[in-house]
Amino acid sequence: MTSEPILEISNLRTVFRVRGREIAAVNGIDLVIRPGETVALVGESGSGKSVTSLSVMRLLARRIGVIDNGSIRFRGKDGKTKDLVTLGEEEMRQIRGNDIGMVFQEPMTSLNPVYTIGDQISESLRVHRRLGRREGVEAAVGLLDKVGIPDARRRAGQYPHELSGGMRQRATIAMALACDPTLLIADEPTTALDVTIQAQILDLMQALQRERGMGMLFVTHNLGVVAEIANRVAVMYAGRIVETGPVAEVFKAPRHPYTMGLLKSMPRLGTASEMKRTGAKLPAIPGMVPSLADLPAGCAFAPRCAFARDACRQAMPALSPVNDHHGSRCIRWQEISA
Ligand SMILES: Nc1ncnc2c1ncn2[C@@H]1O[C@H](COP(=O)(O)OP(=O)(O)OP(=O)(O)O)[C@@H](O)[C@H]1O
Ligand code: NI
Repeated sequence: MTSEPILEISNLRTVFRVRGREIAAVNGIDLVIRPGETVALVGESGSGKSVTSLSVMRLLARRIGVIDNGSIRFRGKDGKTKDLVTLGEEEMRQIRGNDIGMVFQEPMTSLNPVYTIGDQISESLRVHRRLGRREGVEAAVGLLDKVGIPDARRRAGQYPHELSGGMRQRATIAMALACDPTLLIADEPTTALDVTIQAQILDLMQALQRERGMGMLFVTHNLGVVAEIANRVAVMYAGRIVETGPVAEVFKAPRHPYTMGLLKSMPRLGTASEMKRTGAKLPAIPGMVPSLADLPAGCAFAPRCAFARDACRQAMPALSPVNDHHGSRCIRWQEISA
């Protein structure tokens, strides 16, 4: 792909001040998303996935969380590229919901319980696209229909609590897409839904993304979801990207012991019932995720890593190029094969 990136994160560092101490939840990450491309961020809980997406949207809790280094170059609908790190809050408000759509795990974080679904979508269209009231409502009904909500006109007149979880998530997707964003950020959008609904929502997001050529940053801890939806994957551990590359390649031939461990602990299709029958457990990665306030010297994964050598405990390995589009932060990547 040669098209210019929609999003280009360089050396991003986001810190939290907790009880007078500074911890880096995101510690120097690089990430590029091009039009029509889905990049998945994966990693165990606390690895910095959500902080990365919140940094892009500049929705970090004021004063506690701050971006303290790097740049986030974003190309909006006007074709201009801006650094979101230094953008003023007013301009940022224009970008959120207009140039960047957002979908979160819990639809109620994006929906307001006291307004009807239709009013909320049309409100966003009126603010960002200057549509009149009637046009806004018509467009909202069209969008609800588009995201597969049956009887869209009647649903538009309902309040969020009158919809099921899956329907509510469809409504937030409609809202996120209302202004035709160039980038969609989805943070665990299907995690709260049951498996059948989850598959439907993923299909929907994929279809809409293809149709509109948006870039998508998809945060999940579910590697099955990554395989389903993403072109490229970035594996995070303790605030850093430890491996990145095309999904098919990384899943087939991981070059970082952490990625390998994640893949081994992943339930595969059909194995769940088999495991139930045999009583077998998934192999989890031994050891615990380190506390960010107390990271070991060198590679943060070394204490849990079967491949670790003394050198790993001395300096943080750089991202080695496995090839042009695949990188691993492991000094022994050449010896690693799943
Ligand atoms: N509001 C906050 N105050 C202090 N520290 C925070 C705050 N939010 C996040 N952190 C720190 O940032 C780290 C990364 O959090 P983040 O939410 O990005 O993890 P995640 O990868 O999204 O995990 P999960 O899979 O559980 O959603 C946390 O482990 C925590 O140390
Ligand atoms: Ni998260």
